[in-house]
Formats: sequence, C-alpha cells, structure tokens
Amino acid sequence: MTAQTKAQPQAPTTHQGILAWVTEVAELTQPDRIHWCTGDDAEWKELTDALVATGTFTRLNPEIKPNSFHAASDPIDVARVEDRTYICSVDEKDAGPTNNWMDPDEMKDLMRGLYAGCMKGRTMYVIPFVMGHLEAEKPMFGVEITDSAYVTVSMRVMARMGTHVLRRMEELDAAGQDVAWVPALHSVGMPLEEGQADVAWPCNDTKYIVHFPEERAIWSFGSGYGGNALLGKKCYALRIASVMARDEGWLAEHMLILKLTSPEGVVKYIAAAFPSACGKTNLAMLEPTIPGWKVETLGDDIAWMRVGEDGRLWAVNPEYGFFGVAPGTNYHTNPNAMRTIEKGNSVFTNVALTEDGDVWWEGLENPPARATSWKGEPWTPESDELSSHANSRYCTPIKQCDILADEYDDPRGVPIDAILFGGRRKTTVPLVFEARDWTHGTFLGATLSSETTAAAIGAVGVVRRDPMAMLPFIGYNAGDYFDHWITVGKDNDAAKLPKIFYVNWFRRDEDGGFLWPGFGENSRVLKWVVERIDGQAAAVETPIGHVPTPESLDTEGLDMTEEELRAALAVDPEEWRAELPQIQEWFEKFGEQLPAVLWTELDGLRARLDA
Ligand SMILES: Nc1nc2c(ncn2[C@@H]2O[C@H](COP(=O)(O)OP(=O)(O)OP(=O)(O)O)[C@@H](O)[C@H]2O)c(=O)[nH]1
Ligand SMILES: O=C([O-])CC(=O)C(=O)O
Ligand SMILES: [Mn+2]
Repeated sequence: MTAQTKAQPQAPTTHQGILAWVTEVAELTQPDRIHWCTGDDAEWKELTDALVATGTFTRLNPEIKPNSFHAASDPIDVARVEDRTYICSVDEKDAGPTNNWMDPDEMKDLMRGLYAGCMKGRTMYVIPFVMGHLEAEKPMFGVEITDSAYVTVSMRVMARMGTHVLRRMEELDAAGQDVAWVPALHSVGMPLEEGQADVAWPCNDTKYIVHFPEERAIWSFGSGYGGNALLGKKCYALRIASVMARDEGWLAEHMLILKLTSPEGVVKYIAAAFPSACGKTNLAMLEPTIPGWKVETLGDDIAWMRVGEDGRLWAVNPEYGFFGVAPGTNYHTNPNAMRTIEKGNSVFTNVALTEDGDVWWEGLENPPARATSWKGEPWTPESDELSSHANSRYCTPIKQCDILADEYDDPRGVPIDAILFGGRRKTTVPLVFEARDWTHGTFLGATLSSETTAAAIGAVGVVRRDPMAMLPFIGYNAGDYFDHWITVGKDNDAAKLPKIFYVNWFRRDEDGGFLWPGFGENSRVLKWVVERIDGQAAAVETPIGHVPTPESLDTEGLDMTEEELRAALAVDPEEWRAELPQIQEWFEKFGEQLPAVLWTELDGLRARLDA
C-alpha cells in the first residue's frame, strides 16, 4: 500500500496523482471527512437535503419549480472579485499590465497559511470533472476540491462531473498516457471549531482567486460565489485555458455560440463576446421577431475554438449548464431561459423568495404582493430597496433548454461564420458595423469598451476597455494575447475564418432610454450579419467600418421611427475622435508587447476620421 492509499483507505480511485494531491490537501486543510463525488442523483439528494438543513438552501415549491432551491449569500460575497484575482506566472512580465501578480512561491506561502486547518469541522468534497466532452480527442480534465456543498451541487449543474469522469482518467492513467488534469483547490475559508454552529453562507473577508499558469493550477480562498468558486468556469475554462490555447494555437474565449437558420434553411454559426452581464445569455437563446428565422443555442458564456483541417474555426462550449443573470430575465426578453428554469433542478442565488415558494426578481412578470428579499428582509413592490441583487443568478442544466442545438453533443463543435464583439455604450458605438478584415477585427476586439456591471465587485457604469470581453479572464500578458489573435489570422486562410462585427444594443437617446429595443429584435442584426457574409446586404463605408444603410436592415414590423434608426446607426466623427487618445493610452500600457499592426490600425482610424 502506498502512503496515499493508507491515508485514505476508502478512496475510490487508483489514480496515484489524484490520491497524492487529495492527501496533501487534506493534511493541510484538516477536514473532518472526505467525500469523493459520484455525481449521481442520490448524492444530489443527500447534499441538497443537507443544504436545506443548514439553512443555505430553501426548497422551492415542487409544483412550481421541482427539485430547485433558493440561496442567499453573505452580502459581501455577491460577485467576482477582480482586485483579488491573481495570475502568478513565474515571470511578472507574463501576467502583463492587466492582471494582478505575485511571485508564485510567495503566494503559495501566503495561501498555505490561509489554508492551514481551514476545512476543520467540514467535509472536503473531491469533484472529478471534465470541461468539454469526455470523448474529446484530448479531454480537459480537472479535479476540484472544495469544502462547500453549495459549490459541489452547482458544479454538478455547470460541468460534466462524477465517477464516469474519474474512471476515464484512471483508464488513461493505467494505459500509461500522461493525461493532464487541472488541480483546482477551493475553500470558503471558515473552519468550524468543536461545537461551533455553521452559518448559511460561510465565507471569509480575505479572498484570493489565484492561478499558476505554468503549473496549470488554481487556488481559490474565501468566496462561495460562482465565478470565484466554481473553478471549472472562469478560472479553468478561461484563465488557465487561455494559456493552454496560446501554447497550443487555439482560442479560449468569453463567447456565446448560437446556430441561426434562415427561412430558406441556410445554417450559420455565430460566436459573440460581450463583457459580463452585457447580453450573451440573452442573445444565445433569442427568439427572432422576424418570421421564419430560427435560433438554437450551443453555449452562453465560453467558447473554445480551434482551426480545423478544413481551415475553418470550430467552436465547442465546454460547460454543461447556464449560470445566468436573473434580473431582466422574463417571458418577453428571454422566454427560453424561463422555460429552462421552469423544468426545475436549478439553484437561484440572491433573488427574492415569494410566499408560495417561488423566486422573483426585478424585471420578471407578476411582482408578488409580498416576498423576502435576497437580504432576508420583508419586501413589497413599494419597497425602496431591490428585491434581488443586480448580479443574482440562476444555475440550470443546459440539457433542459428546449432550443439546445443537437451539435452541442458533437465533440468537434461547429464551424463559426461570424464573431461579434459588443459592449454597453450609451454613446458613440453604432448598433452594428463590420470589420474590414481579421486584423481590423482584432483591433476592434482589442479596443472593445464597455460600462462596468454588477458581475464584478466595484463601481458600476464606468466605461473601461475590456478587450474581447476578456479583461478579467486573460491568463497571461494581454499584449501577447492580441498577438495570438493576429497570428491566428496570419497563419490561416482569411476567406475561411469568421467575419468580425461589432455591436452595441445599449446606445441611449437624449432622454436616457435605449435607442434599440434589443432582445428578440436583435435577430434583425443577425440577419444583416449573415447577409453581409453572403455578400447580399448593403453597407456604407465609414471611418470605423461598414455600417448598415437603414434600408439594408429588415425593419418590417419594427416599432421605431426612421429618425430613431438613423440615430442607432449613426457614426459621429467627433465622438470617435474623442476615443482616439483613450485607445492610445490603452495601447501604451502594453509597450513592446503590443503588436505593431494594432498601432497601424489606430493610425488608419485616425487618418480616416481626419479625411
Ligand atoms: N437593453 C437591453 N438589455 C439587454 C439585452 N440583452 C441582454 N440585456 C440585459 O443585460 C443583462 C445581462 O444579460 P446576460 O445575457 O445575462 O449577460 P451575459 O453576457 O450572459 O453575462 P455573464 O453571465 O455575466 O457573462 C440582463 O439584465 C439582460 O436583461 C438587449 O438586447 N438590450
Ligand atoms: O463568472 C461569473 O460568476 C458569471 C459570469 O459569467 C461573468 O461574470 O462573466
Ligand atoms: Mn461570463
């Protein structure tokens, strides 16, 4: 018997690497018990019952939302913590100017201090998981260790996990294949002393979300919130995967994937990168308002894309569930999300709880006369405070989505025809425009700007550069990341790569209202995009790119005056000239690391604006 199996006689695995790591973590964190997750229904029942018993979960009315639960977090633990998120590369330069950095050894010393005994009085859950398909050519394995049953239950919704994943890892291990897996350690950071009662949402004032890119390892401490704690999602599938993608020549992106079918039956696949809480989930599940068009969903948050042998860019969604923004979601804006969560098997965090055992949030139809707010206080529609946190979320299985495209289950993914970049901008940026080519599209992505949202702790509504909607998720130097994008364009046949577009659903009129109705009406923009790809739709060439002529957009049945439409599409050279110094300053951050062609693109934009 090896030392590892002696320490854990019950461990249900022969995988020596996993055993050794679990033993090491258990010795450091001192949990009362170790639970190896199976991912089966009995385990779900055991854990959700336990979460109800400790008050973390309230079971929802099974007649309204079967097998579903409400949770309210500690009010300090409601979103991603960007200022506590680190890329601990060996060399500081590799983290780049957009990431927090600390020397990896120093960080490990510091965090070992925090982790020492941090699971006392708790169960340590071991979650074998795979991001993407288990049948992928190279399955992207991970093992998350966490002391949170809430995280374990949420991981079962969001990722393929459990015994079948462990068995596959063992098989490959036994066959002598060196199959990589990402160790992902998470603790809420609240040990329980003998006799100490637990709280509904354990967490710690001190938080660290840390990535070791060379080692492909993740250490997270102090938060139970999705993006900080479900480590397969942002930490692995974006930050660590973006490093793998750089090294191996592919792309890990903060993008939705959708399938669009025209009335003639022509299929196109579109990927779109919008910053957090800027409309990916809603676009991914859109119900077109134009007759005969159909949207099916492949993913709402993350796309892994590689150039195939045919020269096209193929995308898969590595996730297994949706972790969607609740406020604003309703039967008009996103009926497909509503139908997905109605089927149950979902967790709702930081929304309001109604008296009949349902959930409610701002923007949902039929406000209840009385409810309990996310803070646990009595709430009525007359209350001054919001019933739900602006970043409250539903966590629901992707397989329950009625419009999930069949190709979701294909490990090869789908060939992308168009990439949209977009953000939240009150001014300046028109509804849609097309990049001149891949390099110009990379420039648009690299200079993407958006107002901050409640998805991260900090000020909301502040315009910042959020390159490719990846600012908080690039696991290395963003200058190198831009270069990687440029290289994908250079090394491949441009004619086969997706065309790049830029959209803005959030432009405002003088009264502060949205100029564009958005949601299902965004299908009109998707139609224009595919007609541009097929060389059918008209556009005017402007200094920033190709903008639709008002006539080229399908406006049949659209409730908008021509003047409003012109305002939504307008390109004001003065507003764009004001962007130039901001872009200049943004680019200067990257010094030598910024690809020279992006400076050339900026010069080109300036020259066209001055012409
Ligand atoms: N005005 C307007 N609001 C929109 C539109 N699409 C989405 N929203 C709102 O934007 C908010 C966030 O949208 P989501 O689709 O959940 O954002 P996301 O990009 O998936 O966000 P993350 O999960 O944080 O990455 C919600 O409150 C939506 O109701 C649109 O076309 N117009
Ligand atoms: O990470 C999260 O918790 C949710 C999310 O998709 C984002 O913030 O972009
Ligand atoms: Mn996201």
